[in-house]
Amino acid sequence: MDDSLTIKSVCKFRGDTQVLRDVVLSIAPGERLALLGHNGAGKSTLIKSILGLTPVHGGKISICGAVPGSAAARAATAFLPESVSFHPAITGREQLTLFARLSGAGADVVGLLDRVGLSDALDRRIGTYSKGMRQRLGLAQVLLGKPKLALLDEPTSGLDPISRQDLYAIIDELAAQGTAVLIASHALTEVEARTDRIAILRKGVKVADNTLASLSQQADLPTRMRITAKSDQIEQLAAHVGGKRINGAALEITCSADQKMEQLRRIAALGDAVVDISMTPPRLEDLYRHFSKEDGQ
Ligand SMILES: Nc1ncnc2c1ncn2[C@@H]1O[C@H](COP(=O)(O)OP(=O)(O)OP(=O)(O)O)[C@@H](O)[C@H]1O
Repeated sequence: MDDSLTIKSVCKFRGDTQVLRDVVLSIAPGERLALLGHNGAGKSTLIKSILGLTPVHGGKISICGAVPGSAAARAATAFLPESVSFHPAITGREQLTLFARLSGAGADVVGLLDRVGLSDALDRRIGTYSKGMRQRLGLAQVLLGKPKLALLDEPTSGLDPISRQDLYAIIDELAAQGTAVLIASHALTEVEARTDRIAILRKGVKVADNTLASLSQQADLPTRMRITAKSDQIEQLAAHVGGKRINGAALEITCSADQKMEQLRRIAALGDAVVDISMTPPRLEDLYRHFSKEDGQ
């Protein structure tokens, strides 16, 4: 199946500064991509370029075959900005009904508001909504058009932990229905668990783009092992495996992916002297740091 979003060698300047440099990116139907990068890396600029809100100065963007900003691209795309704003004087139901009419979609407005947890507030003025409630209303608007591509800019900022989980459950549903989802985010722990692929921008350059497992392999960052010894056996353990003492009973070692099994065999050979082993593979935070640093490529 063709990708829902294809970005080829996109360049963009702001004055004399190049803010996007030969960016190549694609998202398949049903795929959830996390777009990461420091402040100013170019995430919002890329999203605005996809939406056709700002022109690019080189390369090509295609949304299901359509040019950004065209009627076909707009019909295929939904966007949830970081801070959604609606007219404060109208109710959630009125706002969503208006959007449904504008988009020509015969949507079940009440059902959608229920789906995003706003059924108790549908007839309240939006001016009385909390930030999280406005974000939920924005998400209902995203769901309304059954988009082929959903662009979500920091969708969970300002949301409480339960609302975040709800939001990701809805994103999962969208993806399961075939929507390609791009999530620009700084919330690494969240996107680590809830996306299929990670792309990292650094100063307008894409420096990573792959699944978490492949990025881990590519970066070859060490796995941390914490080994707990039987009482009085810590000295013997330390002499055998080395590493750093954590406390009177445990020590920590690091090893590369290809040394891991060999280390485990050596530790297992110590028999009863070892009472526990826990392993921490590199997390997205470690990978992000690795790929975002100047010499990360
Ligand atoms: N309207 C503008 N005029 C001039 N420069 C801009 C404009 N918008 C963004 N920039 C610049 O473009 C670069 C990329 O900014 P962008 O907002 O795309 O980054 P970002 O990755 O979304 O950052 P953040 O995580 O802070 O939202 C930055 O150097 C920024 O200063």
